[in-house]
Amino acid sequence: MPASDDQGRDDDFHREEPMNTSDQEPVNTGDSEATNGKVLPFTLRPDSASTPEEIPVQERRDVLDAEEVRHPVLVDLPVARKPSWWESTREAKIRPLLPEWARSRRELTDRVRWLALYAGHTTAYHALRAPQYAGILLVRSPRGLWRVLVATHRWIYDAEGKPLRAAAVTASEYDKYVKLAEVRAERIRKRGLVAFLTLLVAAAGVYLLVSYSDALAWLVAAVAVGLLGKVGTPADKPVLGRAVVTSKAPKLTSEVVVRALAALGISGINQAVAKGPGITFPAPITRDGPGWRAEVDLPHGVTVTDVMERRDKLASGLRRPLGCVWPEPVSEEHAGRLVIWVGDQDMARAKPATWPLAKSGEADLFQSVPFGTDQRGRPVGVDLMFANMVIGAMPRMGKTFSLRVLVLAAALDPWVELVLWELKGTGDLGMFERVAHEYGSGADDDTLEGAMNSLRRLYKELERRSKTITRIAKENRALCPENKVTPQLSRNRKLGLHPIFAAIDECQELFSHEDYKDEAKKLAEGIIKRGPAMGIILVLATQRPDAQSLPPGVSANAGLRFCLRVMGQVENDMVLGTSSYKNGIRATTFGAKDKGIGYLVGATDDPQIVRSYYIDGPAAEKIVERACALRGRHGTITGHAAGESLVDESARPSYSLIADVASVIRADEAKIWSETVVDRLAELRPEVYGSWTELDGRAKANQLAAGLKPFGIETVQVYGRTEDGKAANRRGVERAEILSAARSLNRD
Ligand SMILES: Nc1ncnc2c1ncn2[C@@H]1O[C@H](COP(=O)(O)OP(=O)(O)OP(=O)(O)O)[C@@H](O)[C@H]1O
Repeated sequence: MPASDDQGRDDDFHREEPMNTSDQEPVNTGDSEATNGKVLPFTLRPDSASTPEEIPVQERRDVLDAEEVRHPVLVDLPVARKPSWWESTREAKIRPLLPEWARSRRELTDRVRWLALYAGHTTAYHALRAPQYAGILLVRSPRGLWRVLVATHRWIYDAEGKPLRAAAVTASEYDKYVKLAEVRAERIRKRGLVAFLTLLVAAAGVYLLVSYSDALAWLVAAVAVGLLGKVGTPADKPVLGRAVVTSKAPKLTSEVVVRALAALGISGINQAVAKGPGITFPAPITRDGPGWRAEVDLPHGVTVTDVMERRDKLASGLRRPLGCVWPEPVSEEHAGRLVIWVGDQDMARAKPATWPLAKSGEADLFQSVPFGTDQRGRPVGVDLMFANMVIGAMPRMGKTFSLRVLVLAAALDPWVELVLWELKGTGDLGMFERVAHEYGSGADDDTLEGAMNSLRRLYKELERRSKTITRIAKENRALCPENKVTPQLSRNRKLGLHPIFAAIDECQELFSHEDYKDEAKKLAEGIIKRGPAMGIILVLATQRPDAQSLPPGVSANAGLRFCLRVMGQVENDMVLGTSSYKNGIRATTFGAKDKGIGYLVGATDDPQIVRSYYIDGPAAEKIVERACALRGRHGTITGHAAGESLVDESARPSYSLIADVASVIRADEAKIWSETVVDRLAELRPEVYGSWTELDGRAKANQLAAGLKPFGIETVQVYGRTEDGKAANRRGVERAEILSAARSLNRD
C-alpha cells in the first residue's frame, strides 16, 4: 500500500491512539507499513478537522478503495453503561416460590403416595424380621456386656493417661511421673465414686421397675439385652437389613460435564476450553427428578444443536448409558444455552408410569389428555381438540400402543364420536368396537373402501359444520366468538357439532393404494386443514413415513407429531417436520429397546422426548368397559357400537355410478376419456361427484377406474383430441361396455 500524501505533514497524526481515549478522535494517515496490516483505531484524515460525516461520500469511498486510510466504524459505546438497579431487577427472571414438584398436584400426590408406601414397606419388612433381630441382639449381648465392663474399667483407672506415665518412666522424669500418678489417684477416687453412685441408682431403678410388674421386668431385660447387643455388634455387620436397595447414580459435576463436552470433537468448544473457562454454568448443577440437571452456556458460536446431534458421544463422555443422557435447548434463552439432564436410570428401563385415567375418571378432549411421561417421569399431555396428529415409527416400536392411549382418552369423553380404522388387520384396536361409531380392521378391499367412505363422510361433514358454525356466529356471536366449535356448542346434540375423533392406523394402505391414493390424499388434506376448527380430529399412524405413505400435504399440516424410532433423516423430517433432523431433533438416535419412546412435537413450544403410557390389551379392555358404561349413561353409543350396519340400507343412494356414467355418455361417443366423464358426472350430481373435479386428469381417470372396478369394467386407452385440437391418448371407457353393465344391473 502506498504511503499517504499526508504523511509527514503532522507527525502527531501518525500515532496509533487507543480508541475512545479523548473527546476528539485521533487522526492517522494509515501508513500500511506502520500499521503492519493491523486494523487501526477510528481515524480521521489529517488534512481537515472535519468529522467523518463531513467528508464527501465519494471521497471517503475513494480513500477506502485505495486502502490508504482505514476507517473502522465506531460501534461500541465509549463507556459501558451499567443498567440501573430498577432496569436489571425488572428484567430479572422471577424464580418460583415452590419447586416444580410441589406446584403440580399430581406430582405432589405421587410423592406423598410413594412416601407412604416406602414407610409402610420398611416398617413391614423390619417387623417381619423382628424375631431374627432379637436373636442376633441376644447372641451379641455378652460381648456388649464385656465391652461395657472393659470400657468402664479403663475409664475409672485412667487408661488414657497410661502412655504418658510410661513415657515419664522411660525418660526417667521422676517429677513428671509423680504428678501424673497423683492425677491418676485423684481421678480413680472421683470416677470410682461416680461409677458406684451410678450403679447404685441404676440398680435401685431396676429393682423398683422389676418389682412393679413382670411386664416391666421383661421390658427392662429386653432393653438391656438390646442395648448390650447393639454395643456388642461389629461395625461391619449391622443388625438391620436393608428394606430398599438403591443403586446410586454417580454425581454430575461441572468437571465431568466440561470433560464430556470437550470430547465431542467440536472445535469451538475445544478452543474455548484450551484458552480458559470457555464453558460456563449459569446455574448450579442440581438434582431434578430422578436425575441431575446441568445448565450450560456453550462457547460463542457453538449451538445446542451441535451437541444434540452428538448425543451418543456425550453419553460416552459422561460415562452413562445413552438412554440416560438428554441434552435439550432452552428456547427462551440464546442458542448456546444447553440443559443436560442425566437420568439415574435408562429411560427405556424405568418402570412405566400408570396412565392417570386407568382406574377411574373421564376425559375431556377440550382439555389436555394424558399421553405419556418425559425423561424425568413428569406427565405429558396433548391437546387433541383443534389439532391433528401424525404418528410414525419403524414396525414394532410402539406406534399402535401410543395411538391406543389417545383413543382410550377419546373413548372416555362420552361426547366424542370415534371413527377407527386399523388397516393392518391384527385387531389391535378391536376392544373399541363397543364404543366406536365406525370401526374396521383389515387390509382387504372392503375395509379400505369402508375407511374411504369414512373420509368421504368426514369431508362432507366439514361442509355441513362450517355452514352451521357460520349461521350460529351470525345469529349469536357470543356463542361462537372464534368461528370454531366450543365445548358448549359441542354438547348441543341438535347442532351435531360434537367432536369426532378419527384414527387410521397403518394409513399407508390408503395413501399408497393404486385406486384410492389420490382421493384419500385430497380428503385427508381437506380434513386435516379444515377439521380442527370444526371439531374433527384426524390421527394418522404409519410404519412407513415416506412421501407415498404420508403425503406431504397431509404431514405438513398436522399440529401434533409423535415420532418413535425411525431409520433415516427423510422419515424423521416427514413425521416431525422439515429441518427437524438438521435442528438436532432426531428420532434416529433411539435404539431398538426404546419402545414407546419418541419425540413429541406440537404439544409444547419445544419438542419433547416422551414415553407413551404403557397400556396392554387386558388393561385397555377394562378401560373401554368403563367408557362403554359412561357412554351408555349419556346415550352416546351409536353407529357400529349400537349394532347399526355401516351401510345404512335406508340411506343407500338411489343413484348408481354405472347408471350415471351411462347417462352422461352420448350415443355418438363409442369411447370417451375418463376425465370428461368425471366432469360430466360432477355436473349431473355435484353433491356426490363434486369433489372428483378437484383432481387432476390422471387422478380423475384413476378415480373413475376405481369406481367402475366393482362392475367388472376396466378402463382402456382412448385416442382423442383436446379442446384446443391437440391429439392425445388417455384412459377412457367404452360406451357399449358401460351400457351392458348398466343393463345387467337393472335386471338384478
Ligand atoms: N410405552 C411403551 N412402553 C413399553 N413398551 C412399549 C410401549 N409401547 C409399546 N411397547 C412395546 O412395543 C411393542 C410393539 O408395540 P406396537 O404394537 O404398538 O408397535 P407398532 O409400531 O404398532 O408395530 P407394527 O408396526 O407392527 O404395528 C409392544 O408389544 C409393547 O410391548
